[in-house]
Amino acid sequence: MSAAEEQMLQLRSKATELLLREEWKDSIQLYSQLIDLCQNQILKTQEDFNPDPDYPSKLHKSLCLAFSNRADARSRLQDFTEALKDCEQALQIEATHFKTLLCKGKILLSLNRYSNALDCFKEALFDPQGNGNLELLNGYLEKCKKLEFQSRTGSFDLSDWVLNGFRGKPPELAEYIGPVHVNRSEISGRGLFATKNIDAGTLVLVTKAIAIERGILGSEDSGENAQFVMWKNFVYKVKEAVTKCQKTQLLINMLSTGENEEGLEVPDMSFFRPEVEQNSCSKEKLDMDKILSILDVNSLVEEAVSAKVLGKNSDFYGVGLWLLASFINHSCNPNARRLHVGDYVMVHASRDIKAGEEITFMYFDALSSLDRRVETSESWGFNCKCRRCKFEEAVRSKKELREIEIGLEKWVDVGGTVYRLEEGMKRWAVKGKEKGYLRASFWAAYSEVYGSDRSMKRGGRRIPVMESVVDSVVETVGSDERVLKVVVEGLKKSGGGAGVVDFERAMKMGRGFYGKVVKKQAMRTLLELGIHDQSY
Ligand SMILES: C[S@@+](CC[C@H](N)C(=O)[O-])C[C@H]1O[C@@H](n2cnc3c(N)ncnc32)[C@H](O)[C@@H]1O
Repeated sequence: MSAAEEQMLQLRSKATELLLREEWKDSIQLYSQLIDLCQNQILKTQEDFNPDPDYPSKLHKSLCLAFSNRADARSRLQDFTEALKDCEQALQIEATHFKTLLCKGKILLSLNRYSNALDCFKEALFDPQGNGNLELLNGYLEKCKKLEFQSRTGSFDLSDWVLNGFRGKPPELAEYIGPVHVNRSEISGRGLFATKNIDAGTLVLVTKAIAIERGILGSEDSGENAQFVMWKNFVYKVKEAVTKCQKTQLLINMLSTGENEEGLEVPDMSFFRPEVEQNSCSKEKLDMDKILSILDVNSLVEEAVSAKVLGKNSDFYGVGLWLLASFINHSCNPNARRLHVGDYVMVHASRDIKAGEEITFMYFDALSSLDRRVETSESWGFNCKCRRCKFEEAVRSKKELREIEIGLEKWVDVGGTVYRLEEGMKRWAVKGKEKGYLRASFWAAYSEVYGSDRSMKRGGRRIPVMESVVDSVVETVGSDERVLKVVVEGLKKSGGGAGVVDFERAMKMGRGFYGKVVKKQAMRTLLELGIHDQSY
């Protein structure tokens, strides 16, 4: 055996050992040395004589396996771009190399390129090793078909998971882009717009986080510290993602830093489609300062009900960056909601949306007073320019409204305050949608009144029926779990027999809240559980 052959043998066995021990970085280093050595030897065999006639083919086999194993190690470190390059090199040597096709298929699945992954797994069936791994391959083939269907049709079913109280592993999801595009927004900079009419409950998009960090915050001091550490980890993950993928870098660079939004480029929707490869680099430098500003403006906190259950703790905190969702502007009169499922965010229409209309959701709680919302939007670094805020800014000059606000701060005679607000709205000629804006701002008071038998007995006749207030509030903020709770409480008090209309109202709200991903029968069961369960 020549010295080179000996060296290759040693490198191969050491690299394999490191791979088995899951020491990815070190194994990549050794496989890189092995690849260089193999390639040199292949060149040499073309010039030098070797008594073994099979030597060149053995070298090619070794090279193929080294590329394949390095691809595996690189994919474990989420370095998908380089891992895919390794797969291509291995497949050039052996077009149906089972291990490589399996690795490539898994990478393409992680990149949400479902039909490409499907082709890989199908190809792997042709390798003799594929026959011995039929069960494994069929599992991947089924998964690819399901995800490919979801990403093409936007048809998802989370009924079982939601009915099960979000317990267990979140369902596997595909990325999906509905009838939407990014365009200039009247609110600020760019926004996401519907290209077709979208019914309430219909999914608008499903997208996977570029990076996400979760944890439990704990008590005040340690909570602040924990939040700082989580933020640091989150920033590190985003930086890693940017370093490893040119497309991610290009897209993150397009996000707003909160400044000069009007001058920002409107990205083409093809940028967000996983199956479209993007090889161009971004023109602008993405330094750490810019990454930090982008994260300040675009990262979202997982505040959805599923996130709370996932953390099983009220101190649960999750922060992430979702690219396409970052183009959605905030409104206190939104038409969409988001639901966090694993690393994915699912955005659905919470009301009917017309073609051409801007899609908006809440960055923060819109079921609160104007003062509170102004304070929160300022902490986000902007002054909310939505229609509801503009309207409320205009009516807040009314002295009487200020007095009502002050009365509520003291939280005395809440029923009387609600009555004064309703009477005031009549005098100020506040009608239709705008009534809903103010009722949503004072929802805490309405909720208190409808939830208290005493208040209802004392002033119930002077206050509009719960159903009409609920309808106008839902029209303002979309379905909300707190509003739904009041409706369910009402149904519970009547022993669930308040009538078909009330139950159907609750059904509609439930679907607006969860979207069509929870099927009708499951929603019915969920509500019935709520009506009969004392702890709801
Ligand atoms: C996640 S980005 C939304 C997309 C952004 N408009 C763009 O062009 O990239 C958040 C930023 O959009 C702007 N924005 C979002 N909602 C707004 C609103 N209701 N009023 C004013 N500015 C808003 C603020 O500058 C905010 O920092």
